Amino acid sequence: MLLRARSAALAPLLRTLRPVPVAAMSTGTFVVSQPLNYRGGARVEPADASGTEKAFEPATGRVIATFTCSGEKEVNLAVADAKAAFKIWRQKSGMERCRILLEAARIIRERKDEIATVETINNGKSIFEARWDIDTSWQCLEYYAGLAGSMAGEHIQLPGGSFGYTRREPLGVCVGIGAWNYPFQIACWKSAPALACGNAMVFKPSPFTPVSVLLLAEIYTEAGVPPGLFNVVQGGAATGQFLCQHPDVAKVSFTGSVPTGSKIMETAAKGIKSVTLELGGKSPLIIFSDCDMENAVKGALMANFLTQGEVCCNGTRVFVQKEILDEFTREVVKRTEKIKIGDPLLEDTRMGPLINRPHLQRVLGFVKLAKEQGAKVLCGGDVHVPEDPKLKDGYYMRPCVLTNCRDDMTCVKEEIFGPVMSILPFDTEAEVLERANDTTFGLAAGVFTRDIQRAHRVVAELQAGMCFINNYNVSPVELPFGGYKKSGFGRENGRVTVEYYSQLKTVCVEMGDVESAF
Ligand SMILES: NC(=O)C1=CN([C@@H]2O[C@H](COP(=O)(O)OP(=O)(O)OC[C@H]3O[C@@H](n4cnc5c(N)ncnc54)[C@H](O)[C@@H]3O)[C@@H](O)[C@H]2O)C=CC1
Repeated sequence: MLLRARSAALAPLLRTLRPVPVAAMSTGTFVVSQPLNYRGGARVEPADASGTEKAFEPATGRVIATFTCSGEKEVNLAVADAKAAFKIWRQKSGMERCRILLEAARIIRERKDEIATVETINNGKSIFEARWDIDTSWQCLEYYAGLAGSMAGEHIQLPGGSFGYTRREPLGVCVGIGAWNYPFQIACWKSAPALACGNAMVFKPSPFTPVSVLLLAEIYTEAGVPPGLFNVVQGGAATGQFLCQHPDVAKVSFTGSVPTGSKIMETAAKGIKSVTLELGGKSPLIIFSDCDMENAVKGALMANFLTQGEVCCNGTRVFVQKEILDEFTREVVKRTEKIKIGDPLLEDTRMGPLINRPHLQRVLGFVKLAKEQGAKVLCGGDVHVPEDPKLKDGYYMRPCVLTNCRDDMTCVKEEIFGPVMSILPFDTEAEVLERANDTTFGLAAGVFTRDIQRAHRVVAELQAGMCFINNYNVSPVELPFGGYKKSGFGRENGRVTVEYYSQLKTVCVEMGDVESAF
């Protein structure tokens, strides 16, 4: 109640001070009336269409926006604008880019509540969590602003006074394609390193969550980037394909599912474009009997139930050493049952609705199949109907803990992308490592133990790009994030990502005469 009152009070203020496309900022009232494409420093209606889409408010099932998907002509205009802005931006020094990115980070921080509210309305995650997402968003801009000024090449001495040097140069126009689970954060994690390195970006959000990235585009403009440096095109697969095959696009950074990632890689291969793929996962979380039980239980909930379980790096295969299986399971179930589900804009809600009805049905289908295959539902796994009548058409389910699971069950093998935890008992370290790695995915993994040698020995053997010891699903922007195996390649965040948004030019300088073979 508290936050709803606050949000409602905030809305008129926002309408007068900011160009925010909201009629109101509380559950059940928000509508988007302004265009959702952004080109040349302003919102625009697309020049052509490849169909229309509706965006929903998952909390109520209401349509909040009907928008046009961009056709090839609009994609061409967005890329052309980005190309023109790139010519200006690439000439700026690292420190000049740094100042603009810092200003954008400052504005995001200042508008955190408003952006988090929009994110919650369109995605369904709790406002409590959405604020964390916005924090890692501005932190990402700050981090790459800090690196922008120190990007440099090398000087290499050669015989006879000759020398060589390298220049770290931008790639050009980069495309960002996002998933629906972290709409604003994904846009920041892609655009901040891209812009810091001197590139331009055309971003396509998921058609399920088209709204919040417009706030980022407006913030970049307000902070001082050249018009066209960060453009937004809306649409689904067709629009994404137009972007990926565009000859003036140098790179595609994609977050989404494995099948789409594979298609994007194929298209990019035809144009010899570099790609970063942040794909799905089915990550293991290993709980040894010598763990700190309280932290392990908290870690398991963090690993499974953030954003209604719709998190790529979730540790959904929870391997628990047999000695503590009963105690751990009891505690996990007790706390899972206490998770407050409901209106995601309420301050004390910790689980909102899933993204849409087909996805809710899909997740419930996984639970049904798990039962048929012999798993036991210890709690949740069914539809939740909130008491508030305005939420009756929302996509809520109760978080689910499954036991009696085996490694060959569908719920243990496939990414569910919902609030469903599978508990799997194990005996020995060697056994659990074998089972943990027995997957085509390799995004993340976690281990809880008080034995420090074991912790490091185990993570050294885990086939995953992001490993956690005695915690799970924390995402400091200083640390590289990305997958092994079918979970993708390339990294986001951390210093290394500069390598994925820039290229090296080598310059060889002759100080003597040409020694010719002819
Ligand atoms: N590794 C990571 O960092 C993350 C991975 N994910 C993964 O994303 C998936 C869920 O997200 P979804 O949006 O359902 O994935 P999706 O693969 O269906 O769509 C992702 C994006 O790709 C676009 N797209 C679809 N077909 C395309 C094509 N042929 N060419 C170009 N673009 C195309 C979509 O419109 C959307 O913007 C899960 O598998 C999840 O694990 C989600 C978040 C983070």
